[in-house]
Amino acid sequence: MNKAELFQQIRKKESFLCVGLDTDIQKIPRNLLDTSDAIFAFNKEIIDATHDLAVAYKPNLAFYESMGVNGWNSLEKTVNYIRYKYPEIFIIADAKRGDIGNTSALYARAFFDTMDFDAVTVAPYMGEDSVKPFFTYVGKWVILLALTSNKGADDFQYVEEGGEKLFEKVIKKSQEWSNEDNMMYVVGATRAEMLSDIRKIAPNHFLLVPGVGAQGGSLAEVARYGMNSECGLLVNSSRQIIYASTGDDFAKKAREAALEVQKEMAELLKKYLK
Ligand SMILES: O=c1ccn([C@@H]2O[C@H](COP(=O)(O)O)[C@@H](O)[C@H]2O)c(=O)[nH]1
Repeated sequence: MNKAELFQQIRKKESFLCVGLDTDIQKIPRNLLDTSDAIFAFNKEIIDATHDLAVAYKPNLAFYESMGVNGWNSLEKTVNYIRYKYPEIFIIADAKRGDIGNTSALYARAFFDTMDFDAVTVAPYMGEDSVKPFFTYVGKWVILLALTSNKGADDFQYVEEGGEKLFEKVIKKSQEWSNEDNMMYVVGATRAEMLSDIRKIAPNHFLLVPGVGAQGGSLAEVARYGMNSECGLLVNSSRQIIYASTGDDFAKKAREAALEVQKEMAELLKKYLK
């Protein structure tokens, strides 16, 4: 999916919501545990209940890898289900990969070829040769970790050298490797105060913004400081939506939670998109 197509979906759905599929076997309703693939059964119901309100889904790989081979199967079935049933939806592997070049090339193959993700999150710490292999897949996206939502972001990401913070260096340097047509940045919603500065150095890139909902980030602040003329934002919410209820009504409650976010997003798009 290209940038224009993504923006078209945002306009059509009046939403820039990414639903995080952080599916934890210990948190899903007990009755699903009788099915042959409880993780997939849960995801399928969540997806069916929210697909018209979201423009993206983001399975976080930890939740699947922790289940071994069964988790990988559930993940693959989830991706294939979205592709088949809702092909307009952008699918992000939140995998935070990156290694020496030949290894990164195989990570890229895993997510873009073996599995049909649109995008993968990549840690930029190992530099250019660790990121470049991900750019060789036409129509696929790299989402570089820039300024993360967790407290530990303070440990390294704000370290300054020559008047430049490390996360700013990541954003500037990576623009020598590729451009806004296949590269996004992760910026935590809990760091919304930095979005104006980030927009000065990356005015046109899409940003993947986790941290609203359970982590307490403000959607209104994110839109105020981070939205550009093509929206430029994919705001993720995982736990607040998928675990809105732990009972049999989980899909209905997830829809209600997603609808609340989508309605706010529709207002924000009206306010900031001319
Ligand atoms: O800086 C980051 C990068 C990634 N994440 C991931 O996003 C979701 C957030 O889940 P919530 O339940 O909505 O808090 C989760 O998969 C994180 O690993 C992030 O939170 N911050």
